[in-house]
Amino acid sequence: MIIYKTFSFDAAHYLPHVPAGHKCGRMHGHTYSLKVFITGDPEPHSGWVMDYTDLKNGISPLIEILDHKVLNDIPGLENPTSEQLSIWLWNKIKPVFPGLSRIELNETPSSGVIYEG
Ligand SMILES: Nc1nc2c(c(=O)[nH]1)N=C([C@H](O)[C@H](O)COP(=O)(O)OP(=O)(O)OP(=O)(O)O)CN2
Ligand SMILES: [Zn+2]
Repeated sequence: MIIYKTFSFDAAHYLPHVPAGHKCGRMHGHTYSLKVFITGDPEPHSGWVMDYTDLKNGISPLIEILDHKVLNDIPGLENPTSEQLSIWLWNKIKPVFPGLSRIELNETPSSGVIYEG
């Protein structure tokens, strides 16, 4: 079974490696949406894979690192494409939640990445 929780954060970025004149080379912002998926079996007594609240409490410190920040300033996010940000998130989340099986990160309502490690 797969459970998930959705998070949101606002952040600014620019993409330093795009061709000259590309709109994403200029500083701009997004309201990112992050969905974190955990795979496991429901425990017989609790009936849940894990408590959504524990998932929220574990992920929230990461959201704090990103929220209302310039992503390029954060170590490891010097080239903050959605792809690189999803890898960065995966590497932070997986040690805390080994059941992590998927990340969905939306940069805009129509653009996003799915990462499964
Ligand atoms: N593969 C990727 N392509 C692009 C990324 C990325 O991270 N990975 N990022 C960008 C820019 O950050 C840009 O801000 C987002 O681009 P886009 O989806 O084109 O945004 P728009 O709001 O202009 O698109 P709409 O179609 O109007 O929603 C670019 N490419
Ligand atoms: Zn962007």
